[in-house]
Amino acid sequence: MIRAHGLTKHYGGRTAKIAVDGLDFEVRPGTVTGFLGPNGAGKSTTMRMLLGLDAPTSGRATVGGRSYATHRAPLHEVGALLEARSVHPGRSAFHHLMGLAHTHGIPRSRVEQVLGLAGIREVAARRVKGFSLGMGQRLGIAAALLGDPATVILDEPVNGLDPEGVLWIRNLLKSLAAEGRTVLVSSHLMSEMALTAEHLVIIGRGRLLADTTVEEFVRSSGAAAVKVVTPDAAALAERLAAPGVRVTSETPGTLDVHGTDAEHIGRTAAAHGIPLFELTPHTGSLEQAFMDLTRDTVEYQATTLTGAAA
Ligand SMILES: Nc1ncnc2c1ncn2[C@@H]1O[C@H](COP(=O)(O)OP(=O)(O)OP(=O)(O)O)[C@@H](O)[C@H]1O
Repeated sequence: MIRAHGLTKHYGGRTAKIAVDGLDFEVRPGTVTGFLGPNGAGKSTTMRMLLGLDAPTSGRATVGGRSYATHRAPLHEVGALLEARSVHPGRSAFHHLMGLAHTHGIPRSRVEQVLGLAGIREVAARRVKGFSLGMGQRLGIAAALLGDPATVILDEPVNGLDPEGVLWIRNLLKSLAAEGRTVLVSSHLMSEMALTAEHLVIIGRGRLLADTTVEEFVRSSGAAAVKVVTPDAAALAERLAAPGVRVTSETPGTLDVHGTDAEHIGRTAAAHGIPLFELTPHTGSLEQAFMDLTRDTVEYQATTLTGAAA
């Protein structure tokens, strides 16, 4: 279990910055929790505080009921992969892992096991400086799993991985959660998160925006809609008008209805003798729901070429 209580981080200096602003959340064992937010939202800073690498300005973070620094054998409690590579480039993957293993009395057999688990056994003797981004990620994940930890915290683990690697991470995270571990993973790849995570913690400008299941988040986001094809589009739109219902139309004779379900639309159409040629519910995508939620908190926004010229 991971807990953040009023977790806050200010960076000082002349351009004082509130990176994390009073975060309260829990990450429970047994499911993969996705940690999402736009660039600069404070995800890495939060993860660094969970791992005792940054001190909170105020508030508290605990993993397994204690702050990271008070764990006597942290590799057994928490396995972490952060974005920055912290491996000596001249060392081989094997020696890097053996070095870590020695600090916790972990046997060589476990090092060999995690090399296999991460799919880098063949390159274990090679120096890390020759590693591709994907191989580096795999080594980082091998290191995170070395101590067979109850909690796993991974910052952008699919970065640099090829499709086979992405699938591997997806299955790995799910199986770690199924074993009863607490798994917190950040990613910008919404389609991947939708397939991997069951629960979400979403932040924007350092604040909590959502703490919910993926299913509930997508369902309640308004991204879901029902497509309706009818020759009496205007009449049906009028009949459907109600608080919370939004009807849009991009093509004549076709409506996209948000805020109500296919059954209500079908019954309304029948009650008014409006023929329907098609009635198709579409669940929204996590990507759309995420963009709708975080639109106002995005710090780094690109302008289009025409927008920039205007
Ligand atoms: N050492 C630091 N000194 C000053 N400001 C910092 C420092 N580290 C992070 N920040 C700022 O704090 C905010 C949060 O950064 P953080 O890296 O935690 O966000 P993030 O959600 O991980 O972003 P990304 O998705 O781009 O990795 C950003 O505005 C960042 O510029």
